[in-house]
Amino acid sequence: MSRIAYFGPQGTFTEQAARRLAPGEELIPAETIPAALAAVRSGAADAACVPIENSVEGAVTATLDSLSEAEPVVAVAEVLLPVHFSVLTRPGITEIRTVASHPHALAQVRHWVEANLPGARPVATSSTAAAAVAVDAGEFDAAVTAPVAVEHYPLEVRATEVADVRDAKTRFILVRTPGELPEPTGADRTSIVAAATNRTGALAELLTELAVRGINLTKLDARPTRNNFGEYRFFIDFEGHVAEPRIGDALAALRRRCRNVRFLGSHPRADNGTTEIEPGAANEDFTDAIGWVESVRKGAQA
Ligand SMILES: O=C(O)C(=O)Cc1ccccc1
Repeated sequence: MSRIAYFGPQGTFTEQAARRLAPGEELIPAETIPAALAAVRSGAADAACVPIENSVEGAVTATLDSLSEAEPVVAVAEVLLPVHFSVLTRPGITEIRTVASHPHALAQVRHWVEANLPGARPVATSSTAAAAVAVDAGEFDAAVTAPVAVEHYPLEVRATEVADVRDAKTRFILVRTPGELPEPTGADRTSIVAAATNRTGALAELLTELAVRGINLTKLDARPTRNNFGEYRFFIDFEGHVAEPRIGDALAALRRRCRNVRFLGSHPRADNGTTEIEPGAANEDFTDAIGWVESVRKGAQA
């Protein structure tokens, strides 16, 4: 059985994602996202499940930052989960003065809290389930959690299906140390983090390398390198798999152009997206073109 570290404690959305991505495996809760990834890097876990992107709040920056630091790890699978929340309180409590949760959850229930718990002060906790633990311990009055959290903590359900934006989704990834890659499926996602050189047009040039090869971006985030003010790393997701000639060609170009590129994985997409390929940008076009250059070099044709 594999050991899967996940961003816990028990009852987080990430635990649900880990159950979907690694059914039947041993799940090990980690208190923070960096701790879940550190467990993979140290070998304490075979894989880690962490949230990466939310349809309302955008990137999970703790995940991006930890992916770009320390030893390389790669995403090998992903799952999209619908996100709506339950509001849990200690049994019998009447006045709610504090509402605790993960910042992504608080941001997604802001209007509901204003309308239904007027005057309640939002308090950030490390995860939604950590908020339930804190409410149980008497530190705060209400927790905004995953629906499943009530099965783990002795709290009362005050409201369910809470969400300011309907149909919100979060994408979670399963991460391993670099090794064999998942097979290409024709509907894959590749992720990289690149440090562009610090000069005019560097980001535009980097994106142009993808655009001219007809590669569709699915996400772009900038995070500060933390070393020099104004210096950023770009986290870029795009359609396709590194095993494909057109994607390999683009990655080789980025490697030439950037100060640093880290490959963060190629794996099947969970959003049912299809990969649109521009005319002239199909894999056969790339292999054909390379073959033609080879024959020109050999003097076989002009
Ligand atoms: O705190 C959790 O339960 C998580 O798994 C992170 C999270 C928080 C809010 C929405 C989706 C995921």
